[in-house]
Amino acid sequence: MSLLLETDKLSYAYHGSAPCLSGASLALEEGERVGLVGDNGVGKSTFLQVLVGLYKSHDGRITAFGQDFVTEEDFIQLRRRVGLVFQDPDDQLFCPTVKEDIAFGPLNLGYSRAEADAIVEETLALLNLSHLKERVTHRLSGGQKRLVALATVIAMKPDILLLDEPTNDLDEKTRIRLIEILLSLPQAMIIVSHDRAFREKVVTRTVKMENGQIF
Ligand SMILES: Nc1ncnc2c1ncn2[C@@H]1O[C@H](COP(=O)(O)OP(=O)(O)OP(=O)(O)O)[C@@H](O)[C@H]1O
Repeated sequence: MSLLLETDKLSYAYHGSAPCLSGASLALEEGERVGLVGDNGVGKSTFLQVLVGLYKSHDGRITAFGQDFVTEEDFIQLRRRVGLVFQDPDDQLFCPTVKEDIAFGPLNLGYSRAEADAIVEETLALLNLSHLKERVTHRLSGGQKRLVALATVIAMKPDILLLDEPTNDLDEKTRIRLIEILLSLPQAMIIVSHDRAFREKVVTRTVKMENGQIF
């Protein structure tokens, strides 16, 4: 296995708050699906967002695909290859319809309209969501939004997936389908999840966040 991504001693404190990351280090190898656990509010979502540069680490180093990521331009490039599915789908979905939301990423990456439309069809089929294609995004149910948010990230064909509580709001049938999908995808993943039964089926190892560090 080869090393895909590494964070070395990342630190982050929200303005006026105590640090929630203080020396968070994690390595992700090709083919791994790492489960990240820890108490509520310990900093797991923050870690994922710092990792893709949405918040800037006060310290430490982020290396991926053999390169260091430092500047905002670096992180724009990183986010093309590392797809983050937010805990709250409303943070991810902003277009009027499902098909536009899924096409947005591929169009932004430079695919033609026809190519983006083909990616929309293929991604919806993969996730069993073809029936939602023409739907108004903000009127979807919580579980449907969560799957469409995942679709918007998968459509960008990232090398790494970061998933934040992907089973929230899913019914049992959809949860099982999600497990099958994740197991069939080639990408390495970091998955934040409190859902133990889900983790047992999907992750290849589990790490724990505590006191701002990852063990
Ligand atoms: N934008 C923000 N501004 C200020 N504080 C924030 C912000 N976002 C999160 N926090 C705080 O930072 C800490 C870490 O939050 P974070 O969401 O990363 O935790 P988490 O481990 O993902 O929690 P959970 O398991 O409940 O999802 C919490 O105390 C939270 O209240």
